[in-house]
Amino acid sequence: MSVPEIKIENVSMIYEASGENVTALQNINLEIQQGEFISLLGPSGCGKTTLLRVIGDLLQATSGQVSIGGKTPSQIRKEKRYGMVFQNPVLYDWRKIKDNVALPLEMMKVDKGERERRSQELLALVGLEEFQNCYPRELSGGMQQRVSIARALAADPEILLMDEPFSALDEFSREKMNEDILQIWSQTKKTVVFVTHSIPEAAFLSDRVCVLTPHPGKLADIIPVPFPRPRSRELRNKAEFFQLVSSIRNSFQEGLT
Ligand SMILES: Nc1ncnc2c1ncn2[C@@H]1O[C@H](COP(=O)(O)OP(=O)(O)OP(=O)(O)O)[C@@H](O)[C@H]1O
Repeated sequence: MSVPEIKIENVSMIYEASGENVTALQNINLEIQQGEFISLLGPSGCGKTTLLRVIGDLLQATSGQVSIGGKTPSQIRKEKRYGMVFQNPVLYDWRKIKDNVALPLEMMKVDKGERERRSQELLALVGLEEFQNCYPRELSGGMQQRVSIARALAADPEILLMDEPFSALDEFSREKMNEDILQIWSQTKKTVVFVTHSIPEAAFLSDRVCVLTPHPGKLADIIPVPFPRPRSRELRNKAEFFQLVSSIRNSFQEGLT
C-alpha cells in the first residue's frame, strides 16, 4: 500500500465570533495519497475552506494535526511545496501575464532567463502562450484563472490547493476549465485538494469525494469515483455519471440527518 502524502488526524477548528464558539471542523480524519485528486465538497459553511487552510498552513487548527510526508504544513510552506489557487485570480494589474506567472520565481531569486523559460512553459500548459505580453484586464475571467493556475505551478510544488477556483465562471467556461485542469493535472502529477460546492464538478474531477456537512463541520462520507481516466466531456452525459451524482447527493442527506 502506498504511503499517504497528507495525513489529517483528529483535526478540529473552533472559531470565536462575537463571543460565540463556532465549530467549523470536528474531528476530521483523512489520508490523501500522493498524486491523488481529492475534492472537499459541501454546502456553504461546512468548513471546506477552513480545512484547506489548515492543510496549507494558512490557519492553525484548534486541535489535531496535519502532516505531509512526515513534515508539518509550516515546513512544507517554507519549502514552497504548496501551490494555491483561490476563487478570485488575484493578479497584479500592472504586471504582464508572464510576469504574474513568474512572480513566485522572482521571490525565490531565480534568474531572469530561467523565469522567462518557466513562465512560457507554464503559459503553454494552460493554453495562454500567445497572451504572455497582455495585462490581466485584457483577459476573460476564465483566462485570468488559468494565469493564476500557471502561477501556482511556477515553483513546481507537489501539492496544489484549490479553493472554489471556477465558481465565479459561467457554466460553459467552468466545464471547459474542468476538462483542462484534468489535463494539466495528468501532465504535472500534482496532489490536488479541490474545494467545491458543485456535486457534478467533484464527480467529474476527483479520485475521491469528501462529503462535509455543516454545524459542526464533519466528514460525513468519502466516496470513490470509479470512472477511468482520461475523462472527457462525454462522461457527463452517461447514466453512471448521473447515478454517482445522485448517490453523492443522497450521502449529504444522510449526513445531515
Ligand atoms: N474567521 C472566522 N471567524 C469566525 N467564524 C468563521 C471564520 N471563518 C469561518 N468561520 C465559520 O466557520 C464555518 C466554516 O466556514 P468555511 O469558510 O470554512 O466554510 P466553507 O464550507 O468553505 O463555506 P463557503 O462554501 O461559503 O466558502 C462557518 O460557519 C463560518 O461562519
